[in-house]
Amino acid sequence: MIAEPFLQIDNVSRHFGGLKAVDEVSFEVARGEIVSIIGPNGAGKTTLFNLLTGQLPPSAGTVRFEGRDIGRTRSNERARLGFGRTFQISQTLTSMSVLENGMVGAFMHERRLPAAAARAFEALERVGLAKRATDKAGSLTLGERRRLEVARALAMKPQIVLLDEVMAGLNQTEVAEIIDMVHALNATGVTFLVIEHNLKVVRAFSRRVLVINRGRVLKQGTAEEVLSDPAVVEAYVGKIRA
Ligand SMILES: Nc1ncnc2c1ncn2[C@@H]1O[C@H](COP(=O)(O)OP(=O)(O)OP(=O)(O)O)[C@@H](O)[C@H]1O
Repeated sequence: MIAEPFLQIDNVSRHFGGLKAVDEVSFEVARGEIVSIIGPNGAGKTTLFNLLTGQLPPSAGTVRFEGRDIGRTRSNERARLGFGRTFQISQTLTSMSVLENGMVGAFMHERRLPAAAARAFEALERVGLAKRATDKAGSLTLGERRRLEVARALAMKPQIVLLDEVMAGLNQTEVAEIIDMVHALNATGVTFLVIEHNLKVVRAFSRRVLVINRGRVLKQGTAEEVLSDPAVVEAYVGKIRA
């Protein structure tokens, strides 16, 4: 029996005027995977996320989710289908409580207040923030805020969560906590697609890594294969060392 296709990206492009921010990108994500995307600044990673979540329409190509072409559906419809995401720039609403932040995600599926609160609380438990539910989100540490953003995505009951540089600015302890959290969530069936600059994290997360450079897929493979490729080192790792 052929495994059910999960997320399939075929020759997807997005142009801004003459700039090919994403240029004929193709790859697949299987259900249950954690796939990392690496690449230099400006390579097109966030634009690719925006194409997957429907924040941007593609200039060309197809995005299929569970066999269905979703390339032209809007972002709220994709959220309903099962796409959750976090953003590179924190979207935490600091004057609201931690629980209320979670409820922003829960309202995607649930209009009744008590049910949305229950769903948000369950998501907070899954990221280890239930004890902080009534605190103002502005009182959280950066690491806790990142976990709250994941909780908000989880409250939408996603099948796949896209993490955009969730480790940026975190200390080693916080990074380790988020690695454990992602592995625990993955064990419960959540698929992850992760933009990540920290190569230790990439190694910890992913069996499969996609390298994007100048809008194109430079290489895909295991972390070992990808990170030992001279072309990848030239395009990416060298720039980090520099
Ligand atoms: N809305 C837009 N209009 C015009 N150009 C854009 C737009 N969004 C992104 N770009 C350009 O597209 C290219 C890819 O940007 P993108 O943010 O996707 O890169 P990235 O790999 O996520 O980079 P970083 O690691 O710095 O976040 C860049 O040259 C960027 O300036």
